[in-house]
Amino acid sequence: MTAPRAFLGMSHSPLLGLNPISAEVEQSLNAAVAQARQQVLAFDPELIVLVGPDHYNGFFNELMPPFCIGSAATSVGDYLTPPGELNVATDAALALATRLMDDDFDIALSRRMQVDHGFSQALQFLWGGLDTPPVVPIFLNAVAQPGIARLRRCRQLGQAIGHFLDGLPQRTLLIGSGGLSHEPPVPTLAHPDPAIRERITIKREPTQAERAAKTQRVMDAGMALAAGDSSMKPLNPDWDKRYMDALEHGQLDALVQWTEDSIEQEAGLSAHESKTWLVARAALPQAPLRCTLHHYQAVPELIAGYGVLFMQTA
Ligand SMILES: O=C(O)CCc1cccc(O)c1O
Ligand SMILES: [Fe+2]
Repeated sequence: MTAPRAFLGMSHSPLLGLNPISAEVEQSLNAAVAQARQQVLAFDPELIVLVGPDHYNGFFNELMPPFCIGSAATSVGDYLTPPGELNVATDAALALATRLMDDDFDIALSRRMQVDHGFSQALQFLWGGLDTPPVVPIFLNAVAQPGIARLRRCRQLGQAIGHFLDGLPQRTLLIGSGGLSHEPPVPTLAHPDPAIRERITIKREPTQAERAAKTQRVMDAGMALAAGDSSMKPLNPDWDKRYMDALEHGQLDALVQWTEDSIEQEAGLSAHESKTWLVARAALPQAPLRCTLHHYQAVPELIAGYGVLFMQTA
């Protein structure tokens, strides 16, 4: 008899609280987050596996693993998120890394991982900050091709994590943070400006001024998207619906057949963040599961196809 297990998929947007949105949109979003919080607290996890992306705050092109487990982790505190140490379950993180290596799933390990809002916003929304139950943070590269893990591999990682968890007594919550469709202004190495290419290549802490300028640039992009600026990739609620439905109904065989190109073309470059949900979801059985929260709204001001999905073993 394995311990109960739960999955929470939740988009993030660091523009929440920065860019203005209508009262109705804000209420509906806050209500969904409040429901997620209530259901997570009721589940009362003894261990959290948090799969999140990074936006050139912790991982850079000089060394970009497809996945990385952190045995210790610090939040940089970008946008409105809290800085500081995550409550990392070091022993569980190392045991997971050991098991994955033993099972032929070679995985990177960071003894001092730096994370950004891709991890901290979920913890902040659910627990009010970084004072949380013990967490195993797993980074997923969602910005730097060709090193972004393919859908198939993300599912395999989730399954391998699931096998590891089968041997643990802890009630475990798996969180995927990010997605769904969206394309915020995250630079790539195709950028014409060598200074920008350098900034996303070499690991260096940004100055306050650089951080402020980036925040402003991303805020402006959100307002441009909301205004229908044709240089911005639109959100794709239909893609988001298909993605969420596939996870909810355990249709992972079909989901991993989607082409990598179609993710970027239909849902935007940062839609690869949605793979955090797939890793987390694949650590649960395909069925039977109870889904008690399925919320979606597209919020262009926040550059977010904003979804929340919560399920647990029956
Ligand atoms: O800081 C960045 O580079 C990107 C910020 C950002 C904006 C909207 C949605 C996101 O998921 C996101 O991460
Ligand atoms: Fe993101």
